[in-house]
Amino acid sequence: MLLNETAEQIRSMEIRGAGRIARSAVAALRDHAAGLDTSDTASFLRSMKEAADLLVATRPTAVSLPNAVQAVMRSLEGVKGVEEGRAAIKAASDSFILSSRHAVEWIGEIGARHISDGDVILTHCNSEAALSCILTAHREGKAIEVFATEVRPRNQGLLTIQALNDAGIPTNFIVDSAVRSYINDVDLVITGADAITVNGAVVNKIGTAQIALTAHEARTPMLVAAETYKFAPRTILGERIAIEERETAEVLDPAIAAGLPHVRVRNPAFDVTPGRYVDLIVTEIGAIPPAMAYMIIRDHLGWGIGEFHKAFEIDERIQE
Ligand SMILES: O=P(O)(O)OC[C@H]1O[C@H](OP(=O)(O)O)[C@H](O)[C@@H]1O
Repeated sequence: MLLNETAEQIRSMEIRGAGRIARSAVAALRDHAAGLDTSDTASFLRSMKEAADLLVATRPTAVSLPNAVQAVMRSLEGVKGVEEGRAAIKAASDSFILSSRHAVEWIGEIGARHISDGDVILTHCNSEAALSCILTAHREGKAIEVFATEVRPRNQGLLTIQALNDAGIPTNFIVDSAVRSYINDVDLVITGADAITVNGAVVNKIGTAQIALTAHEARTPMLVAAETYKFAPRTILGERIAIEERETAEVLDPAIAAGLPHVRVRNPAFDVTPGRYVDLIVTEIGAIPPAMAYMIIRDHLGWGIGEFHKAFEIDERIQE
């Protein structure tokens, strides 16, 4: 697919969900590299960098996007010609897409072990990783029931209930504000994540933090299903995850809003759940407590404090 088309589809949320966004972005980079009409290495590299920047700028919160784009762009380090560059990008993109799909399957396997026969599960938004846990438990023959929220304003809950219905899982569809009313009927909350910080805070669809607090108060365990590429290395340096504020027209009809000059409509797409309200983060390499987020960033993603010093040349500046 054309680069600009993919970028627009991510921006408009035609392509959405942190994992899908990451896979589509690297596929777009691969196709862009394949189609670039140049034999000049410098202009090839420049155009790839522009493409990477365009894709990363489409949505600010899901860290899977810059992590995936960086992983693929890193394959260009040291390439000596355009054909070598195209081949490197293709290999890195294909490998990312494959491992991303495997990760979702592994998360399903591991997450399903935390689901018991007879469990009632509550999920919020539409997460491939969270659904993988639920669908795997169902395939294993566990009799489960699900509460799925509506997810205003974009109603991603409709996608979730479609998938659950297709699988034949008994499902209750509720408005977002009904979570407190049903939490005592729920055994386990499972959501996805768009980003996870070094201190184990989970950035996910708006409403997740309220659900986590409600679950905590009711002593209902909360699981977050997330691939390791949703952990945000730069939060080690104190970089904050930007919370995307989307168009207010998603919340209130502009014609109505125009008649309410004293009303400011707000539309943050995500919120932050502190790690202390999360029991486990299920990744493809195992289920970890949120307090172990730094180990994923350091040992699995390879971003120790030292790497940042190298990457940002902090060492040099310190010596000056
Ligand atoms: O990667 P998977 O697990 O599919 O989704 C992770 C998260 O991405 C989605 O964001 P949006 O709907 O793109 O704003 C939701 O917040 C969901 O929980």
